[in-house]
Amino acid sequence: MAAAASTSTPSELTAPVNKTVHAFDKGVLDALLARRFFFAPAFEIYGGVAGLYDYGPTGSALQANILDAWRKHYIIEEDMLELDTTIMTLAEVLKTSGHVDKFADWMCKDVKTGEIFRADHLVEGVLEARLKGDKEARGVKDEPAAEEDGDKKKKKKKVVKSVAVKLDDNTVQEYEYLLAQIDNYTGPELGDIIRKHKITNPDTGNEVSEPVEFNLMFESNIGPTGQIKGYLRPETAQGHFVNFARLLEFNNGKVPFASAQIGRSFRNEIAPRQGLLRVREFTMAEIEHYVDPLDKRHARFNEVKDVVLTLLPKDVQSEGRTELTKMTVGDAVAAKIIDNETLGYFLGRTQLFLTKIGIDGERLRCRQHMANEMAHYAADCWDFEIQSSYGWIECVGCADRSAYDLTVHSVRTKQPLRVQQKLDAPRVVDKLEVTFEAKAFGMKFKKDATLIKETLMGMEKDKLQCIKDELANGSSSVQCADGKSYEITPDLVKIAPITVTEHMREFTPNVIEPSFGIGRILYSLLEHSYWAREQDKARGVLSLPALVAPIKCLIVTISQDPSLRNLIHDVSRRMRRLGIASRVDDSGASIGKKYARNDELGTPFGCTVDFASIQNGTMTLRERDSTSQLIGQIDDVIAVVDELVKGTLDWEGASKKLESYSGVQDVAE
Ligand SMILES: Nc1ncnc2c1ncn2[C@@H]1O[C@H](COP(=O)(O)OP(=O)(O)OP(=O)(O)O)[C@@H](O)[C@H]1O
Repeated sequence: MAAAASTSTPSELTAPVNKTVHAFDKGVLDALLARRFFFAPAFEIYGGVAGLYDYGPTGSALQANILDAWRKHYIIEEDMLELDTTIMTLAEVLKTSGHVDKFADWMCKDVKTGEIFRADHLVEGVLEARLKGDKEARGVKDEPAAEEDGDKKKKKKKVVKSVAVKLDDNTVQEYEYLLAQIDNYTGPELGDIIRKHKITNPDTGNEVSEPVEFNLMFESNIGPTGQIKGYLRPETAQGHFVNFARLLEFNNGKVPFASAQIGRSFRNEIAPRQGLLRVREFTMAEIEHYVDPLDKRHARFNEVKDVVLTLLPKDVQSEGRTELTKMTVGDAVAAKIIDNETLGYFLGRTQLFLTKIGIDGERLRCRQHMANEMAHYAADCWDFEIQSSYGWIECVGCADRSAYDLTVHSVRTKQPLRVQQKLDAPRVVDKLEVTFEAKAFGMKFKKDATLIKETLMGMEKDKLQCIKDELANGSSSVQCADGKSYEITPDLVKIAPITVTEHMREFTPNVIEPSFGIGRILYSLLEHSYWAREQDKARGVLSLPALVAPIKCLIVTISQDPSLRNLIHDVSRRMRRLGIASRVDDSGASIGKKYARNDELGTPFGCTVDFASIQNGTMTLRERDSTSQLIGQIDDVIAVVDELVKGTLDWEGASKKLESYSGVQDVAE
């Protein structure tokens, strides 16, 4: 079967087969998505609420198919332990994980109208608009070609209108540097940028206030007394960690293994303005892969080592540059650009998953987090960003979260969330033993004492050695999972060498977490799949792969004759029995119109019955992208559709198969 558009950019789309090239029109795509009820604003008849969307029949089926592909690609293929944990989450859990204190974005307000902005988005939008205006003033065209040859600048064509300015070269350089680093700034730094560059509300020109932190979680109470505080979860991950002990037992006490969960998450986004890309309720699919901190190799690494990724490493960004490098997973791990094999494995698998469901590989990149952007405990973190008319948007985050999550929950609950590994033979090891002056230590650090103790006790030998050396000079500091650093002195803590014979090894596993936002992937996929035929630009085609298309096969008749109508319902029944999502269109519309309607739904195949079907038992099969058609015996065509949908046959194979069955050739539409 013809492949989906593979090199399209936001401003230009290439049709899969019949080479139609035309300007990408987001308005036409939006109209299609509304007309075919992929999704719509929730509570629309009441005026709607920003950031809340309902999926219609087509959107729901597309989402279900993406999730089904996700389950097969990860959970089934990799034998992961699936979970379905509660959305309503105990406040204490999210306090321990750090969300209550830190799950916040920086917000500022128009000082006169009160309009709210997310500070980094405001800075980004205004600086991009100025750069765009400057380019226009200099007569430089903002060409898509720049993106094709690798210079993939962050662009938000559809949301950033240019402002008429002329900038000097230093200012242009400074803006480009700030934009490349935009995810790296703290609130006060964003405040400095706003003041220095006189950034105001683009609509009113009014000044905006200093950025303040806004926690993104929806708060609630559990039970009628309101005494138990809860939150709607902002991610599914905590549900995995609080069940770790059971999961480990289920896995016979061994790592590595992974848990996986698909479910709804909630974030009270400050200013949700990008359709499905930034919403307040969305479906996530998350994997937590638990691994020995001393051995982050992956048994199946060889299977992905040749997968080519498009990388935007942190060093490149910190120099204010944005050029991309194509590299295999194997080379990137060997060069230590990607921290370890397991993280590399999941980056490779995710590249395969996204392209399999129809995301254009040329509009997909892996951007590494910069130092400030990454949580302090994380060892390495990469985002899969997909380019759409909104620019490059993070759709999957892949982070090595070290032992942070299990450590903090273990300290808080006093449950040992650790792995005990029996050694093959006892071993004699030189270690550093940490002892505490219990009373003085407790008095100095009070409620934080346990966390500091656990951190020191769980520390690797070389880190402990550094602390020991520093203590010898008077004092040292311990960086803990709560993000704070605590000063310790030799009167409180002693570190001394000892030799022990070990029979068991005990450790807290590290967690590698790929986290997928399904709505963002779904919307990007719709943009990447969309194009229009030269002869009918007002109507689009969605070249969705059969794997995820909401309906796989349209069944129509050329006439309203009762015998033909009976036949299409019979064909439909037989397809349903095989599990093929098919749809009968027995309306009075012309065949062309019926096909056009289904091209808009992304239906990859169509079967037409006519009077020859009654006479010879044949049926015509049409392929959406090329519109090429084949004829075969009804049974044979159904069997071929089944294989096409399962992906065990392509269009060429279908053509050969039907030819060999019945000796028929392609027919023109
Ligand atoms: N408001 C949202 N609407 C839709 N999807 C979201 C939203 N927030 C996060 N996601 C999805 O969940 C995934 C994992 O969440 P994560 O916490 O890493 O996102 P994030 O870094 O907070 O995203 P952003 O920086 O865009 O706000 C993201 O890659 C994205 O696909």
